[in-house]
Amino acid sequence: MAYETQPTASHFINGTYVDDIAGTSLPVIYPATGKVIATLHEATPALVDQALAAAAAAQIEWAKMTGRERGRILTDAARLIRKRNHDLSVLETYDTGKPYQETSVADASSAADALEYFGGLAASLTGEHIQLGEDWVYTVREPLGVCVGIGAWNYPTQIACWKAAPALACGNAMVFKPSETTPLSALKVAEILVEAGLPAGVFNVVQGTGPVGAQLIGDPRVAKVSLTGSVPTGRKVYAAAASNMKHVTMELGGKSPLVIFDDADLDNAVGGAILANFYSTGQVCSNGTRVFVQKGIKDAFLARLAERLKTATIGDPQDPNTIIGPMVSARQREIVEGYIAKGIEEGARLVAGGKRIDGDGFFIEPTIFADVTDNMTIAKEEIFGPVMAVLDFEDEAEAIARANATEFGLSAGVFTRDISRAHRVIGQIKAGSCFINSYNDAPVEAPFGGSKMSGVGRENSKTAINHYSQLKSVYVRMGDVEAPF
Ligand SMILES: NC(=O)c1ccc[n+]([C@@H]2O[C@H](COP(=O)([O-])OP(=O)(O)OC[C@H]3O[C@@H](n4cnc5c(N)ncnc54)[C@H](O)[C@@H]3O)[C@@H](O)[C@H]2O)c1
Ligand SMILES: C[N+](C)(C)CCCC=O
Repeated sequence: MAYETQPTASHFINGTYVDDIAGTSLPVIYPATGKVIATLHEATPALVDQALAAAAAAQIEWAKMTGRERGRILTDAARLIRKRNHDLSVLETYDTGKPYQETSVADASSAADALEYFGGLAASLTGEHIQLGEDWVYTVREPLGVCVGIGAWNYPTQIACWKAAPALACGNAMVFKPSETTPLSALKVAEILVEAGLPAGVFNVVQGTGPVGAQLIGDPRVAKVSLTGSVPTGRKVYAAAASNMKHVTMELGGKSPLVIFDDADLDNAVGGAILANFYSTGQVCSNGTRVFVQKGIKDAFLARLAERLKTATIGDPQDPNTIIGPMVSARQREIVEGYIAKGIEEGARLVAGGKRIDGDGFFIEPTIFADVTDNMTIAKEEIFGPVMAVLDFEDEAEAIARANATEFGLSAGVFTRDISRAHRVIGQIKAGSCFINSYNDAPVEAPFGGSKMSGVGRENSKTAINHYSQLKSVYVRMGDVEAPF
């Protein structure tokens, strides 16, 4: 049975749904129709305090359980998520407007992957023994305590679980604040975790805008903050966390390069550029939106791209045949339209799209600009919409230098049949998540995250454990103490 879009209540605290209608109303709008599909309330300061108190109390007992016990609960939750993939995907599509064709394979399933992976790791999180003559040191991997997760609107279920799974596996508790634009799915994650046996208070969801996030970060009970969001928000969150020496993970924006050499398989390269620009209607942090195409294949690349673009069905995102859905909000579409106008004004050549699609939803045509130069606004700033900028280049050295000429460093891709060149180029590009003859693959087994302004720390893989735990080292002296007096 499909989930109702109106949840039982706005927040999930201490194992149960709670609400306080004194909180400002948060309407949830279905991006495909512009209609309100649920109304929630922003958490009041008292509710935020309640969530943090519940998390702080629950964390102590949660951390006392064995890793195997914690892991079993996470993997049971993963199983429930997979079983309910259809209903969760329909809800995710209502929340975000992303086509069901995507949500049914990339959102709840990625969340389940994370719970399964970190559930599997939980039992093997150990310290080490360091022998020093007859003395020795042992280390203990300890949880941090209460962690705060703050999410962006493009991958609500995935973001909640990419943060919760490693945090909980390590014995932490979490208070998660989803984006105010897409608040529905995280509540289902909380409900499912409790159904799988998670003790009340270990994972809590509070709704709200920036000030709710700010209250969470400023609270002394919080040991760590993991944000997925824009660079401007990242600066604020990082600064607030730093003033109290809290641990951080920052998953921020990007303007990633995708470099296509003239020896690349043309159809694979075009496919990579499509994935890197139009998946999730272009609302992906790691998108390769600066597509550098070597001059020799530029015309063939643009021609093949135009042909393939004609086959993309745009429309009702709940229809399993739809490939491109609406933007998440009217505001986001206006931002994208502003960038398209800027591209035209600054002299880029519009080769496809560029217009909004009439109707009640927030649809816009997938847009391609050619003859883009590095100094144009559309080549410098993150657009977060379906707008591809194609730039030409002559040789490898030029491509590398221009690819790196950005404040961001989230992702990069290269398409070539010359495997030595592929490794050489990727080796010189300053970015955290890179792809060779592919784009945007993000399996939970691999670290994900950015360098430069795109972020701090990594999500997923074994390395995430280091971001949700700390080592205590204990020196053990076997003989007498030799003090100076
Ligand atoms: N690197 C990644 O993994 C990744 C993934 C998805 C999205 N993103 C980035 O997210 C951005 C789009 O998402 P968005 O528009 O929701 O981002 P945003 O920065 O506007 O908001 C992100 C979250 O931060 C909260 N927030 C805002 N101000 C805050 C404050 N002062 N203190 C605490 N919390 C605050 C928001 O309520 C929201 O939940 C893009 O820049 C995109 O690249 C990055
Ligand atoms: C899994 N993807 C598609 C790489 C998205 C990661 C989160 C960024 O927006």
